Amino acid sequence: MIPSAGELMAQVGSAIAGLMVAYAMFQNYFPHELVRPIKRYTQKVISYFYPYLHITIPEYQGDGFERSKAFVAVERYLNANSTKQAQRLQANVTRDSETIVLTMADREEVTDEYKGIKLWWSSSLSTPSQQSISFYPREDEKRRFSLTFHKRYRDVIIDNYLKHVLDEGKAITVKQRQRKLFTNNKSDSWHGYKRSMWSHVIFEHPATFDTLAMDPVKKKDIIDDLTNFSKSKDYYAKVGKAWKRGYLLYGPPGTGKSTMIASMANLLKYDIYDLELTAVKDNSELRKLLIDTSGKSIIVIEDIDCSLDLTGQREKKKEKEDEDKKKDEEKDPIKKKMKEMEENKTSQVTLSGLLNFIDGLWSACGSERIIVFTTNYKEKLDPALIRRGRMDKHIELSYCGFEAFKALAKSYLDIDSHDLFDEVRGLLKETKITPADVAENLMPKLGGEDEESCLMRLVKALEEVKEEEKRKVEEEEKLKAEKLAKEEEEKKEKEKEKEKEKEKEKENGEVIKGDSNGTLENGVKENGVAK
Ligand SMILES: Nc1ncnc2c1ncn2[C@@H]1O[C@H](COP(=O)(O)OP(=O)(O)OP(=O)(O)O)[C@@H](O)[C@H]1O
Ligand SMILES: [Mg+2]
Repeated sequence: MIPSAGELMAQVGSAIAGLMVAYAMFQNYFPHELVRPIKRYTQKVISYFYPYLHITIPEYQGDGFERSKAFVAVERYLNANSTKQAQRLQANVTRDSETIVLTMADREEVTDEYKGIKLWWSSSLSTPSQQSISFYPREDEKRRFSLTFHKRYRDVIIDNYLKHVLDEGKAITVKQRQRKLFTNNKSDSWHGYKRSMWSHVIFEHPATFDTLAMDPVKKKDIIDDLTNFSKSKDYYAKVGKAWKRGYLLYGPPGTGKSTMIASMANLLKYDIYDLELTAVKDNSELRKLLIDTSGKSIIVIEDIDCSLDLTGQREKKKEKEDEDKKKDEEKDPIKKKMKEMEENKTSQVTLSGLLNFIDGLWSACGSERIIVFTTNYKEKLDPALIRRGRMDKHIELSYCGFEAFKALAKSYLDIDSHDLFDEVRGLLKETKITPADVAENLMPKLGGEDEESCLMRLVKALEEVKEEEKRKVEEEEKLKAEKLAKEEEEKKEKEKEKEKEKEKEKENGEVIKGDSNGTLENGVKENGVAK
């Protein structure tokens, strides 16, 4: 409980009581002009003897539109630590988590203890004036928390305890908040309000690093890298680097690139901004989108090799559409106009715009962000885009190896070993199969298949892939041999031609030689000149 009047009075002693009596007497017997200075002086004396300090944390800060982060952190901290003591609670739906948070009701008090120091937290609500009209529900409720503690602990509380409360509160917020998956809207649907640049759904992807099948050493390296990044705020500040990190995930389709992004978000409890570059009009729009992202987030651009060549893609698409619709458009003026508008919308995002997005000056506003690019063809990307510093870590996700298979068998069938494992190991060495295909074969069919049947299906699939690969190799070799034979044939043909030409030249040479020897008749016949 907040120190009661009795408790306080006992400590402050009769000094305050005396002062109060004296103050009352002054009000009655002293001239009015003297009452105010005496009142001020009395308050000073009272505060000198009053042994407690109060710190207030209001719900809204600045212009009153933004909820104070300190207030939210304290709310979460008290909710987790002290609210159980409170007898009256209030349920709030917070904007960031969209979940219910219970907090102390107005004028409720709870105690806390820090390093043996007793502290009192109370909550209060200020009611707005009756006349005020507001469109914002929050304007009607201005809540605040007050912290009370003994003056002698001032330094410990201000330097250590408050930081402890804020850190714990923030950690609880991160843990509890429902994460979001954002996607960028086309600029013509913004409605002039910046919040609608991104729209979101609750991010509920179940993938984790536990279920991600890949080489365990590589996996541990990535987990360590991510964890290290999330804890390196001070380090990044010390070395003068913006607190962000770039990952390039590359590999064939179905090897787990998107799954890894979901695992990253679940590991770090970050939001995901899935940026569709083809919907971004130009570089300045790209910058606006970046500014509108929050910290603790992963910004993803999937299939970056396809996204970059925007104009090329669109032109190709347009060409096809043009062919199909040309006649219609010529006749219909509305369709013609729509086509013109579509052409004007062509994305103008350039490589340099994207480079600026990643590490230009604007990229430093906001912090704790991971940028992930995925591609099926790393070699197609401009080296400037993926150089270290921009894409700090290049991760290859490849075909399924035995270790990855074991991880899949564990999560899909809950087994660590089986007689068929050796056969699978042998087949995996000889074939290229994606984890997506392995997973598909391992999944028990409806009705409850046992692990043996699932593994057998996988073995069969692997054998088929092996056969298919063998057939392909044979076909390729056959084609190669045919090509070689054809080339050999052509070569021989050419040589024959050459031989013939040589013989011809030889014959000609003999004739000319004969001419120079005076055989006039032959020379005239052959050259057809002296007629
Ligand atoms: N390494 C993996 N571990 C666990 N599951 C995987 C893995 N790779 C693929 N899968 C499974 O296969 C499905 C497809 O994988 P995912 O979408 O992550 O592939 P991708 O590499 O992003 O492919 P694309 O290049 O086509 O986008 C996933 O839903 C997942 O269940
Ligand atoms: Mg993908």
